[in-house]
Amino acid sequence: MSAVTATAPDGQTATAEPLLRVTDFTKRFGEVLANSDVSFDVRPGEVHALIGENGAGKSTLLKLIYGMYKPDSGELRVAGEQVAVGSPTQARALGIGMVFQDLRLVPAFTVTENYALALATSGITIRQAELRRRITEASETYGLAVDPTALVRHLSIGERQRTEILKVLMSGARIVILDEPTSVLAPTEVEALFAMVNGLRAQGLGIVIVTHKLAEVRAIADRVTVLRGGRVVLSGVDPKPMTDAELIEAMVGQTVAALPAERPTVTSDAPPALELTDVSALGDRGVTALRDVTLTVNPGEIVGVAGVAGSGQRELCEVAVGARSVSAGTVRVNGRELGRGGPTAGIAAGAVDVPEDPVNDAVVPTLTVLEHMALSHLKAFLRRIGVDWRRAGKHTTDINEKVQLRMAPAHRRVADLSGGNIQRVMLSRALGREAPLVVAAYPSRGLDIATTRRTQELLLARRAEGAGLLVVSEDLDELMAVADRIAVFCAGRLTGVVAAATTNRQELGALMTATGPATDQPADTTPAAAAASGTQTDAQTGGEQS
Ligand SMILES: Nc1ncnc2c1ncn2[C@@H]1O[C@H](COP(=O)(O)OP(=O)(O)OP(=O)(O)O)[C@@H](O)[C@H]1O
Repeated sequence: MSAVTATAPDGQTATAEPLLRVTDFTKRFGEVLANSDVSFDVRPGEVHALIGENGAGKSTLLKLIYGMYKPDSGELRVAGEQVAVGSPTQARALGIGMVFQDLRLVPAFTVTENYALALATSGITIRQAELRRRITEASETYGLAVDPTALVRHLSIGERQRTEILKVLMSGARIVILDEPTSVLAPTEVEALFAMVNGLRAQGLGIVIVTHKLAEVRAIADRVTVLRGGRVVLSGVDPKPMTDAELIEAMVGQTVAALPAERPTVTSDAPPALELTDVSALGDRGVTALRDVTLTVNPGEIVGVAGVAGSGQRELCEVAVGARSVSAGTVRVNGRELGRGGPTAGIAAGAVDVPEDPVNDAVVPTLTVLEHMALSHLKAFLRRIGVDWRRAGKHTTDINEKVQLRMAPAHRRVADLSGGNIQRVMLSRALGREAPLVVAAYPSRGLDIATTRRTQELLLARRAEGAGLLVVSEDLDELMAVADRIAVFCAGRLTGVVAAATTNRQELGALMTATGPATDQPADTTPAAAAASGTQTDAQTGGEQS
């Protein structure tokens, strides 16, 4: 191999003998050519981004590298040596570590127990006390706050991801593969992750990162490879001089139109789609996760929800659809109080949702796309003895045609689909119906750029039809683009409700980190504070559209 050299970002000269080099990987699943002659390499001290539409073949390539699939043809070299990676255990032994999109931790175990389990699968046994000490030490070295004694089921998604990354680092990885690591993180957590990735790069590790966000590619990647339809269309180029339009065109094969700027006012006699009055609720750990929240979503309105991860967004969404009971206050959907009726009351009142964590909260592992679609609307398809699958099938086809999110075929098991394709099922199910209330947690999570745009169009279309939508997103630009108002949460309190058209990142950031006073009235919603900052409280707008 030629001894080309490259300059690492820290100014050191790194030899370009790649840590990892893939040559002409081809992998077919039945009819689908998931990877076709894919070549890809990772040098020491670089971050190489892998981008492409949903289904482009990114995960397949990563799984081939990590030994989860065997290539039909092609070659893999690690530090110049040709290797056949037959399993993830072998990959780890070769210094390849992978952090999956759907984090592989056992919720019922503590962090230390999970690490012990991972080590045991590699044939290593370490006493728990010693392991705890090592986790604490590594957590300090890498600047990743991980509590070794915490039960994983008590951790937020962001905390779980951090736990996984540290686990991979502790197993001695030299090549770290991050499969859409930012899709679950709040902006501040993304910054923290990137700071850590920069640290790893400076230590000479090779990082592969899959993302759908072009700003992230530009912020973190030294090189980018674009896959389309299983083929490499751009190979290891510097993303910095490229425009978004150029990268999008490479990924999609065409340009993607911007969202229409106009938001016509929708008039409706219907009751508020969602009315939360003085709502408090406990989180999974039994502590108050939502405190005295009063918020209205009107028909024909999109209310965005912003906040640092774990600020009560999950509980807010669950309370709004009846999936979590309140400890105080009332929840009304489309004028009907949910009381203690649970999710059944939410559905009956007209609420549909896109859950925060579809894999854990909504996917039944053995069921197909069709069965998931039918489940959400089961009453409509029930016959005397069983389900009318023909009607359910027609309903699924109709929704597919209406929403045009290119859902996977109806017979596919949802659990086998990629994250982006599972999200399409969740979105089609929620946005394909004429429900008066849509509660969508991170609707564009895991979606490619064209599908994200289509999803945003669908949210606006439901708004135009008179639905009220509560949309949680960690992407402030997305919230400012689609929402009428943005409700900001900090530590379970509503710290302000602002008009999306006139707010900015600074104002939202300040509200996201505002420490609310220990009173029922959130600080930033007092009339004086609102007047000073141009912030409108929900009370001030009277739930009216701004
Ligand atoms: N185990 C499998 N069985 C059958 N088909 C598969 C399997 N894994 C992937 N595919 C198909 O291979 C193609 C590439 O999928 P892959 O998951 O690699 O795409 P991706 O770029 O990672 O997508 P996403 O952005 O949605 O994660 C898709 O058409 C997918 O449906």
